[in-house]
Amino acid sequence: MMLSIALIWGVVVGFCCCLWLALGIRRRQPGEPQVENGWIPYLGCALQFGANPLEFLRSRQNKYGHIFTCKIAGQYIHFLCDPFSYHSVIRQGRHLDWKKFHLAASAKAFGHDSMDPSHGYTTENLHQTFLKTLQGEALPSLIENMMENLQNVMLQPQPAPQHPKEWEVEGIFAFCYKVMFESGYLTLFGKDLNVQEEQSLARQEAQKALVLNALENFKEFDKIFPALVAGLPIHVFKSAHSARENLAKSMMAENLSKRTDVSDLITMRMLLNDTLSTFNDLSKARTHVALLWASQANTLPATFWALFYMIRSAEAMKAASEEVKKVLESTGQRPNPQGPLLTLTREQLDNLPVIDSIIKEAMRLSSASMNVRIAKEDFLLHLDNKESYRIRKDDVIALYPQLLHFDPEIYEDPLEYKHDRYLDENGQEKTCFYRQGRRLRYFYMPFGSGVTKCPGRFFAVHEIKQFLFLLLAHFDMELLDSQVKVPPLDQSRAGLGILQPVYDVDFRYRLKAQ
Ligand code: HEM
Repeated sequence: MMLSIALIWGVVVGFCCCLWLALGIRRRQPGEPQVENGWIPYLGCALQFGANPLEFLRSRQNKYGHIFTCKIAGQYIHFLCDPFSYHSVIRQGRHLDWKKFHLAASAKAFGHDSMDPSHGYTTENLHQTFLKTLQGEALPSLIENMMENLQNVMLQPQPAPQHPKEWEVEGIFAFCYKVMFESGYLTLFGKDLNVQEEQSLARQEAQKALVLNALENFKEFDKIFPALVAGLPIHVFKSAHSARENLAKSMMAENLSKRTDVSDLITMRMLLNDTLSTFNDLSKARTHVALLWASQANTLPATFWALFYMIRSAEAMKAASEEVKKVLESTGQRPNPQGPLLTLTREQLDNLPVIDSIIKEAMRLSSASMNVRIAKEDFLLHLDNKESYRIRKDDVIALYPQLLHFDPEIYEDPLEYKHDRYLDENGQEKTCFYRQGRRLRYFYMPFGSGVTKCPGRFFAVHEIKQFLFLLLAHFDMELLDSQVKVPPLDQSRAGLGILQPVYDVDFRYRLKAQ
């Protein structure tokens, strides 16, 4: 009898444990942030969060305060919403791991072997590679090549002298995508050697076809990127899978070695793949696809928003055109599609405060990145208001800077585009922003934060500046519908960076009369 009661009791306890595990519900322990488990087993709050992350987080912030925990797709995420406490996560190197999440997400999405040295496939310090090849001394040659590529792409086919072209109508996103993808691709991955040697029209066309092919494959793959990050296997998406593999094949060493003007980034990564890793050839090529994605996926929509908002605002167009004119006059250059290419040094690019503010404001309005760290052990997280919270090992801590970018206490009328928002009273870059009378250290974060801050951010801003500068120098442009509404942000990519517009907006452009 005793044995059977114990058996029944054991079965009941076992069943409850299984149910608990299946539902995966967490009980808040003393000292931990408030928890929201959601109602759906495993998914938790994922659907509500996914529908509109900003609204979801704002409502929880109002309910729980500076920090709270949500279960999202099986993972407990602590959202820290107080910008004055951001530094406790950004500077918290000892207890928080920043590599694990990033490297695992990259391997999952791009299909390469793990780049985490602790897994034994490579000893490369990727972070160092990025800093060495995208910043400092590596930057001027990237900028120079980009400037040349942008002009070659934008100004082809060359019109007859003295005959400005007719108006050309196109979607702004389609235009930015085409011009920036091709120019950025050539800048990182170089040009076909034969085009340099022969300069024949046929070779140039073959090169163009190759890049356009890469663009189509990129677009197809990028469409399903959010699903891959959410954990779905790529095999579910047949055409995106083959698009990714086509890109990888085009980036095998045997193909890249036939190219010239390959960037330091790709050259060094090829060398380190060969000397420090045990990756096979396809895995090596897939690491280059990951870099193509990192270099384009945010830049393309950011360029769209910068151009769209600039054309839509008469004051922004006027101020930016004057800035361009001033630089051209002071450097003695005259835009002429048949003449020598325009040049801009790094210093000149750094000294375009109006265009800089135009880009920053566009990114403030369209960025929705999520900064993620994983707890290496149980520890106490100290907030700015002197409160402390217990964090469990393996939990995720996330910052969601869109909360900051749309905070009316930091940015007056946060939904409004103000092209000069980042200019001070002297027309120079504004760096002082306040909340409740206190100066903020973190007020603009489309490039992430701390050690995971985008290593390509300087190049990214420079290339968008070059793009706007060249458009303003060479083209007249206007919206087809001057009253057009701002297209909504595509929320399916929330958390991944700059959001795309849900639909494109048409503009028209033509070469300026000489
Ligand atoms: C407007 C354009 C861009 C935006 C908004 C952007 C934003 C970001 C963000 C938010 C991250 C993740 C940071 C984090 O997790 O905290 C990131 C990572 C990265 N970005 Fe960018 N990025 C842009 C352009 C570029 C360009 C042009 C390149 C290279 C040419 C680049 C290279 C990278 C790389 C390599 C990483 C991964 C860094 C690592 O894991 O250590 N990005 N970027």
